[in-house]
Order: sequence, then C-alpha cells, then structure tokens
Amino acid sequence: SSSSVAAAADENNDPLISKWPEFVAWYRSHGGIVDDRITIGYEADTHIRGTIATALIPADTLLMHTPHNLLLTSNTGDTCEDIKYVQNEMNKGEESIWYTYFNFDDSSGSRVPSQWNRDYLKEDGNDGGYHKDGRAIQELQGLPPSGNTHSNIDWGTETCFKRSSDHTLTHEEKEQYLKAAQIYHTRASDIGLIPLYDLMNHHNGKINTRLHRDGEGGLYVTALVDIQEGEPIYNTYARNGWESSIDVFNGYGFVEDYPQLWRWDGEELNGGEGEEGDGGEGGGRGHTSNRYVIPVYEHFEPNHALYEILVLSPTLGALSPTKQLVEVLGNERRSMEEWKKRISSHHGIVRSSHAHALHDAALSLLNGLPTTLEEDEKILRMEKKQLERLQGLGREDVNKKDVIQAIEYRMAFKRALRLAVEIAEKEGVFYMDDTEEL
Ligand SMILES: C[S@@+](CC[C@H](N)C(=O)[O-])C[C@H]1O[C@@H](n2cnc3c(N)ncnc32)[C@H](O)[C@@H]1O
Repeated sequence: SSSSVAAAADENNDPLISKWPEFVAWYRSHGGIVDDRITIGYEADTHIRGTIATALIPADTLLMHTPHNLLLTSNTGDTCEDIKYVQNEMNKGEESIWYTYFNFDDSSGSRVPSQWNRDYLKEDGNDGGYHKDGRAIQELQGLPPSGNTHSNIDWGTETCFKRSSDHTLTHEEKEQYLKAAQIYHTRASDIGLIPLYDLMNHHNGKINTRLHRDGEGGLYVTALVDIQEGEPIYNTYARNGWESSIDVFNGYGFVEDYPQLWRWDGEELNGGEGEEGDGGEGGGRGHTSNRYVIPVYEHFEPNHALYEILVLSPTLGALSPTKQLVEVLGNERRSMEEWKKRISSHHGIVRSSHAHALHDAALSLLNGLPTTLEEDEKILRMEKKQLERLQGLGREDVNKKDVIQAIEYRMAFKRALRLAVEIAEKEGVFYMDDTEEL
C-alpha cells in the first residue's frame, strides 16, 4: 500500500534504521555473532525502535553473542568508573572501537524521569510564584517514584564528579558525563554496556529470549520460544519480581505492559512534591513509622515487604504475590489460564486480615490523591490537545510531554490500586481465616 511505501521511504532516511547494516558489519568484525533473521525496526503499537524477527526463528536458536571485547566496561564493577569509561570512549570519536556503536545509539530517544525539569521549587522572581516547568514531578501526585526521580543523577554528581578529578568540572565535562550516564542508566546490564543486546526492548508478557554467560565475560542470547516473522525480540529489565513497574518507569521512562507489579506502603502521602528520598521505593516520604508489616507465614513468603499487587489484565490480579508466584517474570511466559489457576490458589492462602489491610491501604491512598481516574482522563485529553496545538505551530514542548508521561503513569498506578480494592472486596475470592491458623 502507499502508506507502507511511505514508511519504508522514511526508514531509508532514518539513520536509526538505515545504519543497521553498518552496525552489524562492525559488530561481526569484532567477533560478534548475530542471526541473519534479526533486524531493527519500529514496533507497530509503540513506535519504539527495537529488534524484530524477519522470519520464523525456532526456539533455542542462538540469536546473538557479544564477546567480552565488545563490552563497554571498566571491569571494576564500579558504576562511576563504567560511566567514565563510556565518556572517554565517546570523546575519542572515530578513534574509539565503539564509534559505530555510539553512532547507532538512540538513548536520546529515551525520556526518563531523571531528565524532568525540577525547577519548580525555585521562587519566580517576577510574581513570587513557581516555575511551571517542574510540573511533571508534581503530576506524580506524591506517588512513587516521587522524591526518587533524580536519585541516579544526584548520586552521580555527588559521587562521580567529586571523585573524578582534581579540578572543578567544566560545564562541558558535566554535560559529557550526563550524556554518558544517560546511555549507561538506560542501557547497561550489570556487566556494562553490551552492544546489540541493548537494542532489545522490554516485555515480560511476551519475553522470547534467554541469556547465558559465555564464561569469558561475554553474553549469549538464545530464543526462549519460536519467534514468528515480524515479532519483536524482547529482553526483560525486571526479572524474578525484583523490580516493579515503578522501577521500570523510573529507570526507563515507560509504563510496562502486563504483567505489572505495583508497590506502595501504608503511609499517607505528603502533598505531591515528595522529599529527597531515602532511596527506597515507595519511599520519598522519608520515614517508616506505622508501616504495616507484611506477614510471613507458613507456605507464604511475600515477594516484597511493601503492599504489592501483580496485575495481569484490567480484571485479573494477585494481592501480595509470593516470591514463588512472581519468580517467573522475565524468565518464562505463562498463559492466562495458568495465571488464573495459580492466582486463585494463591488467594486461598492469603489471610483475610492481610487482604483487608491491603484493601484499606489502597483505598486510603486512592482517596488521598487530588484527582480521580475519571478526572485524569479529562486532564490527559486536554494536555494532549494542547501538545498537538503546539506541535501544529512547530513548537516542541518537552515539559508538556513529560507532564503527559507522568499523568499516564499515575493513571496506570491508580488502575492497579483500584483493582486491588476490587479484588479484596470480591465475593468468592477465598481468604484463609486467621482463626483457622494453627
Ligand atoms: C536498552 S534500550 C532498548 C532499545 C532502544 N529502544 C533503542 O532503540 O536503542 C531501553 C530504552 O528503550 C525504550 N523501551 C524499551 N522497552 C520499551 C517498552 N516496552 N515500551 C516503551 N519503551 C521501551 C525505553 O526508551 C528505554 O529507555
């Protein structure tokens, strides 16, 4: 059709796509292995760039191997050193063996909360009011990651800047550091930056790859299942239920598709702006008094110490999932039927007092927020209209986009809280009565 021709023509002019052959040639010339049935493209639903299969790839196929010599790492296990390493290589320009890699990088396409403007606390000299630009943070309405949106950057400027040299860093050096840090934080694995591997997007519901260390510091990726022609090739950024959807949003800037994990504590929120955090998720509120303690009882090992819900669909979720229930996340796929079965038996072992406490905490959190989901829908529509109008005038308003990102995120959070309330209230969901305990 004419539209697909137009799309193809676009992609020819788009260096983030058209430089793929050059990137692959570079990767192979340094010993990397990549299956010929892998390409780069924009995913149909999200328009996010990522790896895609051009033909059926059977399960267990070796998809890629990035040898240790292609990894960007200081080999010290120290984040500051790793970021400095990346920064140095970027400064080398064509002299760097990763020149082609940097040229193909799309990290500036990731907009993460640490990039949000936070000038709102500064008094505006003219009218004594506040700068509007810190709005995205305010739009979190105090929900996590409030107070922690900039913790990576703050930590880096505190720790890495001070350590890095004997002189005060110039503006240019700071900018370079921030650029390297952005690449590092949105792409690196625990062993550093891994070319090609870092072109895979995240999806725990459609995960179709598996990782294997090669014993020499490099990494193999194989197909977990048959991957169909046209299907994106996915990695996970949240494995075993360790990281929540809050972490994924704070680190990578998007609300992950189902399954999602949401966490919150029993504290009342403090008016929306959040404090500089205690570093903990669900924190940003600095104190832990009165926190309900998630019980650990026989056959019941909660995945997290905070209240938690695992969300599989708009109507299916598990209250306070156990480690056992969520350890599959990022590692295997599980059918909806299987989830339903497991969740219903899971709810059979959740104590009713525990479910009630979670219910009350979710409800009081929801009721304490300044807007409802229905109001958010209207606000979101309005913000999007304004953005379109500005774009029509040829103006790019990054702050406006951040605001929209924050509103969409808080809506997903509220939907999860609402589902938690509904599930806890639903008749027919059986919770073990506390008195039945031995
Ligand atoms: C390691 S990179 C993945 C590859 C990247 N899309 C690229 O083209 O270079 C991580 C970034 O990709 C984007 N991303 C990954 N998975 C995503 C998803 N499921 N939805 C939206 N954006 C995603 C986010 O911008 C994230 O910060």
